[in-house]
Amino acid sequence: MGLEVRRPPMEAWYMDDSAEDQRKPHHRDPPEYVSLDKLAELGILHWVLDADSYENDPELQKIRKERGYNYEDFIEVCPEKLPNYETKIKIFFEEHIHTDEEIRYCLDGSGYFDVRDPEDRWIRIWVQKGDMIVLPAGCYHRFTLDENNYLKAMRLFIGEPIWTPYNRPQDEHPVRKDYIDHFLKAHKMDMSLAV
Ligand SMILES: CSCCC(=O)/C(O)=C/O
Ligand SMILES: [Fe+2]
Repeated sequence: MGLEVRRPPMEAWYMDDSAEDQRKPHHRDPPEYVSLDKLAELGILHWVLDADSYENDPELQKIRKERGYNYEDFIEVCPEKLPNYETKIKIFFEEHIHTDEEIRYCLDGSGYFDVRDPEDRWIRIWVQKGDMIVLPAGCYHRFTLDENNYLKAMRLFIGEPIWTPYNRPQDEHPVRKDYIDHFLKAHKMDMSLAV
């Protein structure tokens, strides 16, 4: 059997502070990449799957069974396919949390999920065809298309979906407090010990 050829792992990097078009990469100079391990410390999960066989993919079925993702629908983010596109794209790019995981499987196109690190810096995660990503409940984030201007995703959920975004500040929201306790407190304690 030949060697399996998979594309490089999903990329993430620290963003610059420029106010340029949100769809540009916004790399720092020089670029500062963020590892998948670092994202895992923030509770962010990721898989690379075969998007062309999503309808009958045992790997996807296994993840869904193990994590209880029994709901699915599809979203195409582009002016022609997304109703109220201009409004929606603004809502997606407002920094927010959800009360549940945000689970997106990119079936085509690409886009950026931005998340905050423990020091409140933006990390930009570039999601492309085949990437499945889970942002934990209570994690501040936002979404934008990149310069390709198109993304098709499967949205997954446990039970009846709740898409409500709670815009920042949500520091007193119980779900935000739980996220800090689970993922950020340990990091902050490590940092204070390191001084
Ligand atoms: C790529 S799906 C649209 C974005 C979205 O649903 C969301 O909640 C962004 O944070
Ligand atoms: Fe969101």
